[in-house]
Amino acid sequence: MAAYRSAESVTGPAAGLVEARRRAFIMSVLPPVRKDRVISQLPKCFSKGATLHTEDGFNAKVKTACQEQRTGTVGFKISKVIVVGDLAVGKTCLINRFCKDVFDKNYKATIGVDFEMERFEVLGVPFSLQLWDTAGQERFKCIASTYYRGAQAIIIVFDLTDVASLHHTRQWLEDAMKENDPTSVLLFLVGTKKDLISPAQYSFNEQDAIKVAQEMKAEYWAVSALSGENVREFFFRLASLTFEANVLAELEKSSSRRIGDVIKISNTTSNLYATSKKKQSNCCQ
Ligand SMILES: Nc1nc2c(ncn2[C@@H]2O[C@H](COP(=O)(O)OP(=O)(O)OP(=O)(O)O)[C@@H](O)[C@H]2O)c(=O)[nH]1
Ligand SMILES: [Mg+2]
Repeated sequence: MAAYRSAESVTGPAAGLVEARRRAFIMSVLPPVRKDRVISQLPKCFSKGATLHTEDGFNAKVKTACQEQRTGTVGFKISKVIVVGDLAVGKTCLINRFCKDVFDKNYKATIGVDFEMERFEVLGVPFSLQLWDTAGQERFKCIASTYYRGAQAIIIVFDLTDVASLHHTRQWLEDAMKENDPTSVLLFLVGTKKDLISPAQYSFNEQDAIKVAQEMKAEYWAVSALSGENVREFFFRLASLTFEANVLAELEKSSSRRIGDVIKISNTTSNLYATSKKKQSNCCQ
């Protein structure tokens, strides 16, 4: 108990001040959250048959933690999202439509990687995403793959008008997963260029896409960067689910830290005794 009290006094007010300064610094460096990036409800999925997250709202524990401002470091972290898929499927256009609200009809291959920062406010808590746009061209793949590590979400993109690009998504996922933790990363399978196919053709292709998404345990979306259809909805959903996962991880970490502290104190006491006894006996040998 004495050890616990002394640890508390070291990490108490002084540490609180350091943390407050650190947070104030981060807030001053990061751009403010735009009014149109505020999320107060969990956005709906694209298709109930192709998502692992079927709940209608945010997790109750997450909502309470946000209300009580118990989200720990979530508001100061930047979550990494990587975007992978064949060349020219529309990865850059998708990101540019959301982040800059622009669309370029001319193809300019991404060389290596590029990234965009997006700031949100979810349930009153600031939340930042770093969107890593990777190159689909084979010759840049080895550069791009060095940026795969540490992703909290992976967006695997294919072109709705090109069946081969859907089949290649399995390989893209496999490569991205080599560098990431399959138990914690969120997956999204996104079909682009929805504006280029007829509703009948789309319905036909969708069945295949949903099958692949289910196999991958990914959430499926169909979007158009040209018209903007579903682009904002998709990124809001991704930001919300990533935020929710972060808060849940933070809550788990803080509760296990509390349990861990108690165990550590009793362990330390008994270990000290055991160690000194052992030393004594060694000494006498
Ligand atoms: N009609 C239509 N064209 C699109 C859409 N999205 C992308 N394109 C076009 O598809 C081509 C490739 O788009 P990019 O976004 O550069 O493709 P990418 O996946 O980033 O390609 P890499 O960087 O080489 O991997 C461009 O000519 C875009 O204008 C879309 O939603 N609709
Ligand atoms: Mg690109």
